[in-house]
Amino acid sequence: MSHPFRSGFACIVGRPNVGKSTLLNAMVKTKVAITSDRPQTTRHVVRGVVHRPDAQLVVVDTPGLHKPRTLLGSRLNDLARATLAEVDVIVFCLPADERIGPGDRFLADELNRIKTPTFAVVTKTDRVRKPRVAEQLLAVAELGDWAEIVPVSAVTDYQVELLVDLLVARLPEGRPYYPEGEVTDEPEQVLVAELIREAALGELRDELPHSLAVVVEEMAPRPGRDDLVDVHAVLYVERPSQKPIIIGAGGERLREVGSRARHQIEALLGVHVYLDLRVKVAPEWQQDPEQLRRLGF
Ligand SMILES: Nc1nc2c(ncn2[C@@H]2O[C@H](COP(=O)(O)OP(=O)(O)OP(=O)(O)O)[C@@H](O)[C@H]2O)c(=O)[nH]1
Repeated sequence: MSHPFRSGFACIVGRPNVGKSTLLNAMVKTKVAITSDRPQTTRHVVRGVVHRPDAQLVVVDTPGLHKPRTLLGSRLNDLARATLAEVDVIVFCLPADERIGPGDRFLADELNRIKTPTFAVVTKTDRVRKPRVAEQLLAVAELGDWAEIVPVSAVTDYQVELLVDLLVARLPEGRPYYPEGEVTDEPEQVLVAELIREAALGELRDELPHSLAVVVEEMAPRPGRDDLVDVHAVLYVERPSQKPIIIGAGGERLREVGSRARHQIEALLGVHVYLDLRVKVAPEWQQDPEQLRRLGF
């Protein structure tokens, strides 16, 4: 008997920095969501598409649900909740290498109130020894009522395929949403902006925590060349005092950011890239609805 084709949506949630984006990339097997070791990197709802002969799973990477401190924070929460109500299955990530804390409990309570079947996924199992994984699985089981509990490592690819199998089993019968070979429906410019933001965050370490937004203003092939794309982007900081930090002495730091980002963008687009970066001040942009709209939040 042949199995019906299944298609549907899964949503990844969890505290910041628990490995959501890395897991998404491992499931889709391509870099579609950016990752970094600092919390709250993800601002856009990035969809990755897992194509299989028997199913298509569209994975949505939500920004972390958390206690809102700014207007931006509360928009992220609304975005996350709306997404959770609409998907077929939820993936709740908890890292194996950290004790369960108040942030996890807050989320577990929220998720247990939502009807969508929810998998508790213990991430980063490669970082700890087996007994610790077992201990975490027990603690997670006590946190709530889960459809499945699955330990994984996105870095060593441990049980990522099993997780996809279990998720697919929860999808309704249906036709694929995306053509084969398409891994994300994020506009290319948004992915490019995210790669620039990732490069900047990696370069700046702890000096500019959350107050950085990137907008790609123009992206087009160089006239007469099919192997070169010009990208013009603006990095928005919140305060004038943050401008020199990001530019660095003699523009050294911005050049480093540009070079890192350019390599990533070239890998994404498969062509040479000329990257022009400028830094502007968007005062208090995290609190201003007008600015948030302009920047696409
Ligand atoms: N060793 C190990 N490290 C991992 C694994 N998954 C993620 N990490 C690391 O954990 C850090 C956070 O991973 P992300 O995927 O950015 O986490 P996130 O939950 O998407 O973070 P936000 O976007 O801030 O919500 C990164 O430094 C990853 O390299 C894993 O399976 N094993």
